[in-house]
Amino acid sequence: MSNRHLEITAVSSPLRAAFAISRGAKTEAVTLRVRLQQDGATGWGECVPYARYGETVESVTAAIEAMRGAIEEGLTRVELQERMPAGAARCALDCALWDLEAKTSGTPVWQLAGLPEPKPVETAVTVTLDTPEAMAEAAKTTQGRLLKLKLGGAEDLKRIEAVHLARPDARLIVDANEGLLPADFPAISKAAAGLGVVLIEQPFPASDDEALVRRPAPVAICADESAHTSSDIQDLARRYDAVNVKLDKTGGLTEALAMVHAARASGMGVMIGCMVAGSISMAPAVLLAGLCDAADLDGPLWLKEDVANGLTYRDGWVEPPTGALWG
Ligand SMILES: CC(C)C[C@H](N)C(=O)N[C@H](CCOc1cc(O)cc2c1C(=O)N[C@@H]2C)C(=O)O
Ligand SMILES: [Mg+2]
Repeated sequence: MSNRHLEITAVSSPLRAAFAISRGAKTEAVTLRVRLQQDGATGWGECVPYARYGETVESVTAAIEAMRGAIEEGLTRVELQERMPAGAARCALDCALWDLEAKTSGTPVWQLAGLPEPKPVETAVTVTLDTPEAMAEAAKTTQGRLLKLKLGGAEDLKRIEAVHLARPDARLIVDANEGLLPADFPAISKAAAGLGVVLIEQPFPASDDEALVRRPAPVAICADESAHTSSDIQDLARRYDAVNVKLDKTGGLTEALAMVHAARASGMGVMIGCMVAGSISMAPAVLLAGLCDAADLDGPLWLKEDVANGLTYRDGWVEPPTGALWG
């Protein structure tokens, strides 16, 4: 018998500025927060329901709610992996269970998970999809030296050229969110390295992965919408050079760790990424960044207001979470 108690809260956080990608724009971050209480300790987890993967706030809430009985009776994190599919709902519960275990045992998550001791992490900072001129202007005031440009249609090469001209000091990740025009790809991939691009993320729809064949190229190609869990890695390794691991896709830190190790074993690069969300979502990912080649964890920078004890960002670097936040 356990004395665990589960609370689920939907949180809407206004953004500092509209965030646009190839699929559309948004002005608020909608997340689900899970709080687990047991023996005077509290564990937190958070997730982002994502329509691209068939998730809504209602469906993810219902999936978490369906686990209430098992969770409150003491379901373990390992059992959770067998009882729930990957995705946002499991992410919130898995992360809350890690945090709760850290709080009840007095051992930080990074040690429980066998991760390297946390250090500040350089993160990409996103320049939202806009005209080439507007993206160049935004890039001038974007912190850090690793910028992530959203692409999505005609003028993509001009967008990259304009931002490179505005910020020649910055390394660029370009993320098309499946929206790159196939006709534009040869020119972009040819010019990319000379324009400061270090990674091209999910150029085409996941359903068109067959068209990609992994081959040596000056700029690596990274799967995002095509990459969910460790079971995808074998196929992806034949087509992509790297994967963007996000806890909302893997269904939490437990499977994210497995996915990072699987990608490494297949010789792939790994970026740890995020959805539009605050510091509770970022914290486990910041810890995992110690095993990754790159991090794209700028979610809290987009929120008008973050949680208490939120992560500290400075010049494109994020400090590890304190125990008061998570882990
Ligand atoms: C917080 C940054 C803006 C996020 C990160 N750098 C990033 O680029 N992540 C995206 C995922 C974009 O997230 C989206 C897109 C969308 O159309 C709708 C949503 C979200 C999201 O987080 N919440 C809503 C559902 C990436 O790597 O592709
Ligand atoms: Mg992406």
